[in-house]
Amino acid sequence: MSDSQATSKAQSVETTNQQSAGTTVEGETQEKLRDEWVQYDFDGETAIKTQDVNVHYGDEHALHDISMEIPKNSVTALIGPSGCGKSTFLRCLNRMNDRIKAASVSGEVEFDGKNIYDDGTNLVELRKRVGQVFQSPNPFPKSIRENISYGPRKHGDIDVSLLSRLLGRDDRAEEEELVERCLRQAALWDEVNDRLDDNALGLSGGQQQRLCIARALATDPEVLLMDEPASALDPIATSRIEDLINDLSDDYTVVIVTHNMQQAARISDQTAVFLTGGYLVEYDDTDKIFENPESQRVEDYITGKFG
Ligand SMILES: Nc1ncnc2c1ncn2[C@@H]1O[C@H](COP(=O)(O)OP(=O)(O)OP(=O)(O)O)[C@@H](O)[C@H]1O
Repeated sequence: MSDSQATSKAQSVETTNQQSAGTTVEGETQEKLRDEWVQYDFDGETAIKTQDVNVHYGDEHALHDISMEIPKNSVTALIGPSGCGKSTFLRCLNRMNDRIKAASVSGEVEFDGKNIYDDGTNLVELRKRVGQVFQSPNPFPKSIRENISYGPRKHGDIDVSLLSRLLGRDDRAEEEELVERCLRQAALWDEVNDRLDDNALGLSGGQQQRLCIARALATDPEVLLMDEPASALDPIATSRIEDLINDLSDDYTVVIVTHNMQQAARISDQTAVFLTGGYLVEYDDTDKIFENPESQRVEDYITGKFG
């Protein structure tokens, strides 16, 4: 540990001791320490950069000044106790909070050189490039094939309409290629290639979740946001999803919310720790966060003293 790290750590212990003793902690010191602890230096390119993101739900201030850079083609885990704002932050990254009436967002989220909160952002295009996988598998009640091709068909990237078929210029071959590629990427092809026309709801929970990942890949995203994608799955299905996330990070930027700290430690390259009240408290290489965090509160959280 460097001298400055040791000093920071000692200061944080003092801060926590003061808090537990009930004395007022000088906000400025806390802010300064947090600013240092969330500064994450990494090699390589940035996929998404947030600057002073704040979210309110009505009167509730759910996220405070979140500024972080998410490295490209890697896995970033967001961890923290229930209600600290992890899902809220994830939803900021492709403007899914826009769908929540009570939510208001300020600050900037830079993706591909532009603030996605600028007027005129094409939300359909944004969400194609920054895809999302939800907590519970939610395939469409359609065939496995249609689950993959639905998005590209809807966006007009694939035309399999009756008219184009009659005119002999439909994209059926492209559709077949797309379905196979996405199912292979999601490590599902071998299990379903002989029943692509079966209803997706007949698949197991783990298979359904891999299908949802395949569906998210079909629009050719650069970033995949995952909100506890394995929390509804058994250990074997979870382990397959974790392996898959690992493989995907060669080509995609993955940002994952997880309650499972072992999972974050296993699959992520960097970890951001949010704590109660909607603050980002520390952000660093995953090994550093789990082995030697700067913040005493983060250490307490990771070692199970609260949360
Ligand atoms: N749609 C919503 N409307 C109103 N308040 C909300 C909404 N979604 C979240 N909140 C509030 O925002 C705060 C952060 O919630 P959020 O779901 O982002 O936390 P979280 O860390 O993801 O929690 P969990 O781990 O339990 O999923 C909470 O106090 C929550 O009640």
